[in-house]
Amino acid sequence: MGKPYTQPTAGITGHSTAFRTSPMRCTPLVAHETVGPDILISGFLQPIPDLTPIIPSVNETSAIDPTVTPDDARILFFYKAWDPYGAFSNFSPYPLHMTDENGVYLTWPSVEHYYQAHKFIGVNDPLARDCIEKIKSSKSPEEAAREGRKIQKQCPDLVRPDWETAKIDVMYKALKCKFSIYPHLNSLLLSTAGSVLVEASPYDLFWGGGREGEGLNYLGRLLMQLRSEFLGESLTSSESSSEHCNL
Ligand SMILES: Nc1c(N[C@@H]2O[C@H](COP(=O)(O)O)[C@@H](O)[C@H]2O)[nH]c(=O)[nH]c1=O
Repeated sequence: MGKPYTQPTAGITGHSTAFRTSPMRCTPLVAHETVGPDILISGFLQPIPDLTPIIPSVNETSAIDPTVTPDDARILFFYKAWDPYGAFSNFSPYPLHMTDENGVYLTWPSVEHYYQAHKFIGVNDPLARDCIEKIKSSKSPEEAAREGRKIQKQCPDLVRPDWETAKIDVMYKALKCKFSIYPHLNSLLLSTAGSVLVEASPYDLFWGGGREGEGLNYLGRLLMQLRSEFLGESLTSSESSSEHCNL
């Protein structure tokens, strides 16, 4: 059994966009100053999309799909690819075969490659296209993450302007593909029904749960959302899995 998990709230604390600077002008979207013991925040805070975790209960799960054996732990933490449930990590090496927005068939070595490259997709600049290729051909998810983060930091003008609002959808598409084309990953995800999934990243307070559950855990939330969708589909569909995704 894991420790009780407090659902993250969509507050200011830990939200990675709160102090984002505008890539073009490098002026802060949000300013903060310390006034005595308080922090005064002014400016426009981007709304956090509503993504309530959908956690089917053990009973619901068995009713929807009797073949699923729900895990008895209430919280399942995952982080490094080699840990138990490490297959849920974006750094686990499962290639994605997907068509892009122009219908071109592409293979990405991992979710992390896809996610990092999509920071620069749609930007009309040959440099952005080079960055995408560089990330796509990175030898490991770690290298892809390093590259993507480095370019984002050093050349913010190359990041697509809608990235902060688009990134959840980008991640959702990649995860949907990953858990659709690998039947054993789909089964693993379904086997956790009834448990809360948390990416145990101590540093990433957007995708991860943080050290004390203070992170927003968007990766865990997306996985739980997908799990519910797959459980629902398993009732209505007899379709076999495909080896690539048209998203
Ligand atoms: N699993 C895992 C990490 N977490 C992943 O990092 C990504 C967020 O990247 P960014 O938006 O650029 O900060 C996202 O895929 C999140 O799940 N980070 C790591 O350095 N090592 C790791 O093993």
